Amino acid sequence: MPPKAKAAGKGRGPEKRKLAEEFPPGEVLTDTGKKSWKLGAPIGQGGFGLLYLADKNSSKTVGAGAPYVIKVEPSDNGPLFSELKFYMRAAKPDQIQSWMKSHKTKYLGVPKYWGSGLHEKGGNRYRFMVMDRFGTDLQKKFEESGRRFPRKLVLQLGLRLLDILEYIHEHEYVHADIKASNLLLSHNNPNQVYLVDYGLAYRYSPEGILKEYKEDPKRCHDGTIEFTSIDAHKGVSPCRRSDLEILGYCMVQWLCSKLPWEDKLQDSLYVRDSKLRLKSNPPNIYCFLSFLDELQKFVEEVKTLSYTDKPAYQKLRSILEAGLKSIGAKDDDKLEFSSSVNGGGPLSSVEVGPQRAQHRKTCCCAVMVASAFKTWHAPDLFEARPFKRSPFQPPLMCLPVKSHLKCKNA
Ligand SMILES: Nc1ncnc2c1ncn2[C@@H]1O[C@H](COP(=O)(O)OP(=O)(O)OP(=O)(O)O)[C@@H](O)[C@H]1O
Repeated sequence: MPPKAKAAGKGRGPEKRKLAEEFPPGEVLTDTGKKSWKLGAPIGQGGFGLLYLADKNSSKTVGAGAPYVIKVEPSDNGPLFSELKFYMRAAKPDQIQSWMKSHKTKYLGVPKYWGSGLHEKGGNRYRFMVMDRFGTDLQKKFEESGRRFPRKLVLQLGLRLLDILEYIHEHEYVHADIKASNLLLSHNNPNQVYLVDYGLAYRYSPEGILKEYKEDPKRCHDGTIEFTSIDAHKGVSPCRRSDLEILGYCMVQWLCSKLPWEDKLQDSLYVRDSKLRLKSNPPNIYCFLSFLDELQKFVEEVKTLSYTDKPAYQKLRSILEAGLKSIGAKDDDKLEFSSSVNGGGPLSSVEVGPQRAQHRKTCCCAVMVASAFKTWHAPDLFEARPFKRSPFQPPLMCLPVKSHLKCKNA
């Protein structure tokens, strides 16, 4: 059973599991296909294992520019085993290559699987897996950017994730743990993002047979608590709609800085109920300023999906593309983290030129979430300003007034 809910960016390894010992640089591992790989320095530690830079075995030492990484865990640990299954079934380089060709995409953000095996050392057995090596993660970028991403970037990340999710869904899997810390930039290309960590990935459709909806109280809240899907909160195995729901929460957080339930993450039932209230309310529950229309449409479209439905990926892409168009941007394949680019954030469309910069410094831009919430919270796009409001008032709009945006009934 996968580990229970955890908060984003935090470690999650239950104490009972063993960590792999650290291997010295130069250790050679041979995979099941008889290919040998050489380890370099360790570059990361997960809850269950270590991650090393690596390259094909040769007389050279493995340097900082190594193109591969190897994940190593004690062989009796479960998470790498289930992650490995995903990679072996769905992430072989030729599978990814042929998908890209048939879908005419320039790249696909699914890491390639290069091999795996068992390695013995000091009387212990370790499982290892070789995959592409990536760079920094988007959680770090999010923190560096003051916990807010420009709107153009968010929409482009959404589009890249739709490509990734469509691919993994068509290969019988759902990811179930999409979040910024699981999104890594390419090591060489700052405009490419990859979804990693398939430790919670679930084969929702083995041999094309869809799993049935079944609640299991023992599995409630699996995933990362703030983003996890309502299905996961109820202990139901994740499905395609779960991934899209999680993506929706991620986009909201990236745009608005925080989710309305983020202050009470230790209370899983509160988080679940908050998400349920959002779901059951009529449109405009997400009262992100009216110009965040595309997110509202995205959320509404995902809400229509039943447990076994195949999402309309192209329709969801069109919604995000329309959002790009509305800010005069297009999907130019450039991931710009600076908010000085066009459509730099969820600012009102009435703001232009120097006004935009001024407001960015001083505005309190209220993002109103969920009519069901008694205390309206304004996630700090610029600075936080929680305030009370009746739960049944109409959607809100931001208008720039003097040095800050004031909220007015639309
Ligand atoms: N292919 C990769 N290239 C470069 N860094 C990576 C790669 N995959 C993971 N990392 C980084 O290595 C660290 C460990 O990742 P790993 O997936 O092993 O564990 P985790 O996701 O932090 O936790 P857990 O093992 O509990 O899932 C993380 O900081 C992650 O961003």
